[in-house]
Amino acid sequence: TQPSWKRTRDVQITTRSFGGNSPAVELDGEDDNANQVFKSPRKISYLPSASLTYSLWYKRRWMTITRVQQQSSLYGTKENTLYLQILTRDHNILKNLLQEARRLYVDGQVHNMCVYVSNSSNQWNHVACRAKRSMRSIVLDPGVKGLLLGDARDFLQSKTWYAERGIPFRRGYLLHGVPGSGKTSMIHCMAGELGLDVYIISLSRAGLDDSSLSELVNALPDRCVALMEDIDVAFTHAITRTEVPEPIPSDTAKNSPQGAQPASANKLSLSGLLNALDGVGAQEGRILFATTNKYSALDPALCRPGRMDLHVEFKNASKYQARELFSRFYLPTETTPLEDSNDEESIHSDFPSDDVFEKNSKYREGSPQLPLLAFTGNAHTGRPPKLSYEDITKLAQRFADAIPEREWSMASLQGYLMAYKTRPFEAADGVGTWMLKDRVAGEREMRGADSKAITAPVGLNPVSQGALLPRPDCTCETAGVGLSVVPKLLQAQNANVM
Ligand SMILES: Nc1ncnc2c1ncn2[C@@H]1O[C@H](COP(=O)(O)OP(=O)(O)OP(=O)(O)O)[C@@H](O)[C@H]1O
Repeated sequence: TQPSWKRTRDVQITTRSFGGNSPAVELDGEDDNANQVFKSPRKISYLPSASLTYSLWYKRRWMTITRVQQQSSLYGTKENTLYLQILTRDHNILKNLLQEARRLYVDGQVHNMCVYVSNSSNQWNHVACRAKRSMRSIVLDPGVKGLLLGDARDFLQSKTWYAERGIPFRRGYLLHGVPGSGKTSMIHCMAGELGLDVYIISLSRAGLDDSSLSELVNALPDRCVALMEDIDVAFTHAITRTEVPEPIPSDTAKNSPQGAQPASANKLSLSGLLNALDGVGAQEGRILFATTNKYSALDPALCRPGRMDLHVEFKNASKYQARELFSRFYLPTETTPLEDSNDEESIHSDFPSDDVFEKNSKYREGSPQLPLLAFTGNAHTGRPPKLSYEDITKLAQRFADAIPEREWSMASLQGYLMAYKTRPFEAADGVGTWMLKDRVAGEREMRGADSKAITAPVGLNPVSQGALLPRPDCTCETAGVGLSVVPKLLQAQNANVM
C-alpha cells in the first residue's frame, strides 16, 4: 500500500515489460487515456531496486523492504523475493500485513481470471490474468449455459454430499462439436463466473508422459478448472490402453527441427491419462473440462461417468443463435447491469424457450433502462445514435432468416459481422451473397481436396475462409437444442433440456 520505491531517488532502466503479478507501480498518468489508439504497450513503471533497501512506516511501525533477485539454477529464470523487517514485538503486525497484502491481491483479481500452463520442466507457470468474459457474450441455444453453469455451481457446493457417499469430489465436462462453436469461450466464461483459475493441460506437449501428467495433475490446487483442449490429439496415433508408443526412428529424430519433436515422441498412454484423471493421486475438488472436435474417436473409458460426467455437444449456429449474435453485436455492450441480470436470470431458470430480449418487457422500447441506441456509421468512435433497439431486433431477425439452420459456425458468423462492425443494415442485407460466395469457394476447395485424394477426418468440417461448409452429419447425434448427455447419465438434467 505504500510503495516507497515510488519516491526513490535511485532509478534503474530496463526494457522488460511487467506482467500482472509484478511488484512494479505504474507512473501516475500512464493509464489515463485507455482508449487512445496508438498507445504504447511499453509502459514506464517504478520497481523496487534489487540492490537497495527501502524503509517506510507501516501502522506506526518502522519497516524495511529489500528485493532480492536469484537466478533459479536449472532454467535460467529469475526468482524475486521480498524481505520485510519490522521493528516490533508484536507478531500480529506481520500477520496482518500478509493478510492485507493477500486481500488486496485477491480484490484486484475479482474481475480477472488467471491462466496457468505447464512449462517444459513440468511446473505450473502463471501466464496471464485476463478480464473475465461476460456470460452474455456467449450465445448458445436455450438451456445449455444454464445446464453447465448450474451443474458446476451445484458441484462446488456439494463437498459434504460427495464425502458422505464416498464419491470422489471431482467433476468432468466434455464439450464436443464443430470448430468455432464456442467451446473454449464457454469454458473461460464459466471459470470467470465460478471465480476459478484455469490450468491448461496440453496433452500434445512434447515430452509429456504418464508420470509427468500425473505429477501435473497432482500439483493442481484444490479448486480450479483444469482444461484439456483437443483431448483427441494426444491419441491420434490410436494409442490404446495396452499399446506402447512406437520408438522414434533415429533419423527422424535427427532431422526434426530443434525443439520440435515428432508426434510419436509423446509418451502419453490412455491408461496414463485415465490414471491421472481418477487414480489415487487425482485432485479432489477440481473441475475438468475437455474439448474435442472428434467425439467419436474418443475411447469410451475416457468418456465414462466419473471421468467425463456431462457431455455437451456444440453445433453450428441455429437461427436463434444467429439472431442473438447479431443483436448483441450491434447493441452497446457497456450498458447495463440489467442485461447481465437478465442473463443471470435465464441461467438460473435454465433458459426459457425464446429470445430473452423479446420476452422481457424491461427491454422494450420506451423503458427508461433500455439501451435505445446501437452502433452505426463507419467507426466505433463515431457511433451516431441512429437505430433503436426495435430496429436492431428487426435486422437481427432478417439476418437469422437468411441463415440456414446449423450450416455456419458461430465463429464464421462473428467473422462476417466483423467486416460490418458498424453497418448493421449492410450486414443483414449482404449475408445471402456472402453465404453464396462462401459455398462456391468451399466447393472449389473440396474439389481440389478430392483431386488430391485427401478426405476430411470424420466428424470435422472443412473450413473455408473462416466459414464452415454444410455438414450433413453434424446434427446426427441429437436434434433440438444442440445438447447431448451421455446415456445413463444425469437423465434428470437431460430431461430438462431435451
Ligand atoms: N456460441 C458463441 N457465442 C459467441 N461467440 C462465439 C460462439 N462460438 C464461437 N464464438 C466466437 O468464435 C471464436 C472462436 O470460438 P471458440 O474458440 O470458443 O470455439 P471452439 O468451439 O472452442 O473452437 P475450436 O474447436 O476450433 O477450438 C471466438 O472469438 C468466439 O467469441
